[in-house]
Amino acid sequence: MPKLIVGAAILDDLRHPSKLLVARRSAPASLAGLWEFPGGKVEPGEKPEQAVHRELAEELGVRVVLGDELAAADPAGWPLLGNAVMRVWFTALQDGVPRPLEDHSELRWMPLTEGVALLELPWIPADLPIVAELLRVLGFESEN
Ligand SMILES: Nc1nc2c([nH]c(=O)n2[C@H]2C[C@H](O)[C@@H](COP(=O)(O)OP(=O)(O)OP(=O)(O)O)O2)c(=O)[nH]1
Repeated sequence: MPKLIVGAAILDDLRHPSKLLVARRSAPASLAGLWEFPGGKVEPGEKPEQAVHRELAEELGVRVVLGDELAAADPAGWPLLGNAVMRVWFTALQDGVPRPLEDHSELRWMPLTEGVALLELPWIPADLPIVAELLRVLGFESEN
């Protein structure tokens, strides 16, 4: 079984999104400086949705509401490097102001109308198809 990771696509508004909150990793060295969806590993006995809430509380100090899952071609999730897959949920902030408390050096709200700029950030490479699909399902053109 691949290792299950969860990621949060944090939007300014679930129904009428205009911005996505992205996070720059500070560790480990191999990933430092790359952008990602906040999140992390699902712990034993934990539901993936619970893991999203836990990770966002730990990493950003926020509470969120979950929207739809950003479905991958494989229901197990989006393939990552190594034997891992990631399931991604749209979320919106419910409580708190996101701060890079753990694992991140920077957080940035990116306008969804600027799809090219979003895709041009130095993402963890496995995340690029996820970002492209996110733009597509939300109805934003990336022109790529
Ligand atoms: N959080 C996150 N991890 C990603 C993304 N894309 C991607 O390839 N990964 C990889 C990087 C890591 O190898 C793994 C997630 O591990 P992590 O280090 O964030 O998990 P964690 O917070 O539970 O970490 P820890 O308990 O081991 O410190 O998935 C992404 O967009 N978000």
